[in-house]
Amino acid sequence: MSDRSNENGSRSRSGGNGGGNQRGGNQRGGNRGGNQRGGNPRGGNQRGGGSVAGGQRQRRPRISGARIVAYDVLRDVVERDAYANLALAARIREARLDGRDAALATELAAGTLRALGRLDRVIELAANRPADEIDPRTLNVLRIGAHQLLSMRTAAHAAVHESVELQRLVGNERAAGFVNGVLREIGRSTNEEWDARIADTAKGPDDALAVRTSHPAWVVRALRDALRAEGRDAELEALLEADNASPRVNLALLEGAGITAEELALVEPDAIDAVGPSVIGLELTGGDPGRAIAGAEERAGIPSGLLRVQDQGSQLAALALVRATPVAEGERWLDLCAGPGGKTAILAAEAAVESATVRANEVSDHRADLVRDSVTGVDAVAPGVVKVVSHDGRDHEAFGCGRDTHELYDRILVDAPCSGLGALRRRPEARWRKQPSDLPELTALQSELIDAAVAHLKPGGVLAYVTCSPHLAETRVGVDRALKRHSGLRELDAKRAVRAASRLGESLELPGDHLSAQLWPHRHDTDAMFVSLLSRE
Ligand SMILES: C[S@@+](CC[C@H](N)C(=O)[O-])C[C@H]1O[C@@H](n2cnc3c(N)ncnc32)[C@H](O)[C@@H]1O
Repeated sequence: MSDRSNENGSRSRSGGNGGGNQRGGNQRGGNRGGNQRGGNPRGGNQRGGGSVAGGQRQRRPRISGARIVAYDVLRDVVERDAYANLALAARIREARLDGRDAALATELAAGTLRALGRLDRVIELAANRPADEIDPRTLNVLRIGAHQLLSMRTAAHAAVHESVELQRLVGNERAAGFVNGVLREIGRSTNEEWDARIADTAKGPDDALAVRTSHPAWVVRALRDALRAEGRDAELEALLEADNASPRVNLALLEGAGITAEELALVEPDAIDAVGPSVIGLELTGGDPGRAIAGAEERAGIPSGLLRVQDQGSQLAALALVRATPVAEGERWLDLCAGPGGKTAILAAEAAVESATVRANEVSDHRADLVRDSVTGVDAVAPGVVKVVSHDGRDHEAFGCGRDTHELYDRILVDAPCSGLGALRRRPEARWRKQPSDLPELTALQSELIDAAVAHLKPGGVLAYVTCSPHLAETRVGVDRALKRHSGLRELDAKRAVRAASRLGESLELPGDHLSAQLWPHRHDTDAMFVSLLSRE
């Protein structure tokens, strides 16, 4: 079936950026904002050539622009550590794809990246060789082709034909037969049959589940542990499946908009639904979010910047801090890790009606600018409510303290840097970049940020410790350790506060004995946000 001797060549038939000039390709797109820290998802090696979309080639490919963009994005992410969403936006712009092709490119690239673990195992079984023995460019072509065969409704002959064409364009032309053979082999079995073969060849049940649902095995174990802490480990498969579905775009309608979420849904019945757990949350029914927001602002007379894209779990986390205890006039609030400012915007809008003020701190200057952008809408309707600064959250300056002054706050949000295991459905490549070895450094930083916040919390004040990770080391263990370190600290009922911020009220399902609240994609259709509320006696 396969032609192994053709596999490792890296020349391009065209001599252009299909592979000839390995470093001279157009690198503009994917490297903008590329995350240079992490390892490559699934460890692709670095031999691949430059951009297809931006390079020169000798003949026009007989393949769609969407597939070329998907291939370029895959390479940007796998080989250059780019963020998929940034690479996609840049490549789509560069290739000038229309809306339909942009949606196809997004599904091809994001879907392939999300499913990488399972696709690679299927390719290994079909090719009868380890994925790391396949030329990286050919492997990426196979991944995109296999994703179309297994998860999209692409006709098998079209998926195989276009993949062979793509291989001719981007890789070793002599491996086109190999691509053809492997993809035909993949297309001969159903998904269920492939899952059975995955199970038969797995190292054990956890490996089978991890590969079938395309998660690293350590992530599967961490998610199971977190569900077990609520007595809900039976929900593991539902959670892993939810991680593999692209979420609908959610919106937050901030205080000051002059209209409720339910009323706005009546004004925009074709574009917006008032569904989801957050009392200020909405869901877009489809289409371009920017256009939907602009249309809603105009028709409902909403001041610009008060209707924003935001996951409803994040909305609940920010609102829980405000709903934890009654707000007194003139309160001072602090958002310690504010970038890019989604929760700051909610806090600032709430502060404006509560006669409170917000100081928003973010360690990165660039992300502090994003916080400034995110609060322009609130600032326009309530000038001076929010101030943005940039310091390390462990330093006194973050809290506005001088050499002889010590500032205290009524409410502090520590939305801590974390592994992000709760937002895997949003970032298709993220699960392959995280390592268990990332955790000790993160949990140490989380503890230090909590300690700094506790030192600047007024007696009777409330600290919300929030992560977009359900990993117990970053959630319950971190909170329990903080309670041990600070004898004057006690935990408040975060479940009650989250329910108070939810349109579902008491029926918002938050099982388990802990006072903290854990949200889940499969159960609440939110990111897996963790919220603990702490108060100083
Ligand atoms: C989970 S994100 C916050 C998300 C934000 N609250 C929002 O809703 O848009 C964590 C943020 O903490 C910032 N950060 C990391 N280390 C920090 C530190 N030592 N002090 C302050 N902020 C830090 C990161 O740059 C990142 O922007």
